[in-house]
Amino acid sequence: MLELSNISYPRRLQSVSYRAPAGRLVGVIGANGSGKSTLLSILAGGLKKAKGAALWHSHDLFRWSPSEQRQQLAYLSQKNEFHEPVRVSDLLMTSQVNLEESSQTLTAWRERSIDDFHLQTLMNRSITELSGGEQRRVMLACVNAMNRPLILADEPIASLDLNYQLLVMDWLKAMSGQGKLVLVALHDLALAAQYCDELMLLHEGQLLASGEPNQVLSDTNLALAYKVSVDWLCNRNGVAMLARRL
Ligand SMILES: Nc1ncnc2c1ncn2[C@@H]1O[C@H](COP(=O)(O)OP(=O)(O)OP(=O)(O)O)[C@@H](O)[C@H]1O
Repeated sequence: MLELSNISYPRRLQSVSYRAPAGRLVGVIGANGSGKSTLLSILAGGLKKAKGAALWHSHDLFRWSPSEQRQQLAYLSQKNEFHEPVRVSDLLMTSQVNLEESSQTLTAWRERSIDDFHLQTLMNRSITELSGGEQRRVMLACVNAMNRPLILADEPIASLDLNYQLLVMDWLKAMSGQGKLVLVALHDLALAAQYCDELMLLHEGQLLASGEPNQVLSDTNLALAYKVSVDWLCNRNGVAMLARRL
């Protein structure tokens, strides 16, 4: 169980409270600048001026040592920032540093990640020479190779083609199905509606609405948060939306 109480950050996030049990896929949605990355970064320990309380299975996230954090949490930041020409295979190894697992287990997790994200042909390439979407797949494979119970993914599909967007959403769903709690920031509201168990809708740094997608994605909330009106198209293959600006 993740329990957030009055999470705030000066001028960026105001008093966000939320509870989510393990085994859920929670979409964090909202317009540009609404606070999605700020919230995920706070939970990942990246913004130390944050106030409030964040408990993961009753342990205080804000007091975790780096080593405690490593055992619990995998974080995918919004941006790929690579300046050194590191080999993809080395990046995957580095993602597992200080995990308290046997080397056999870690090897199995890396091999599975290479398969899951189709990295076979990229393993000996330098990360700085890959396309934005290829870099993203490598970062996602690193998160997968860590295999932690809490996953924070900030816009994992933003730079991916349609096939890989669906692959990543399927993967996130599978992770929650394995009992992990996944918080994922998304701009694609149709995929959010289709895949997520719950949504947190942020608006101007505040939690405007939360709960099941069909409740959160109401006409009123979408008009306020995104200034759009939406027609939903749903069939057994998925969800699509037609949006127009108000
Ligand atoms: N490094 C920073 N210094 C100061 N303000 C920041 C910084 N990063 C973000 N902000 C501000 O904090 C607010 C929330 O930003 P945040 O990045 O969390 O939004 P977001 O919902 O993730 O947006 P987007 O969809 O554009 O990625 C915005 O008003 C933004 O301008």
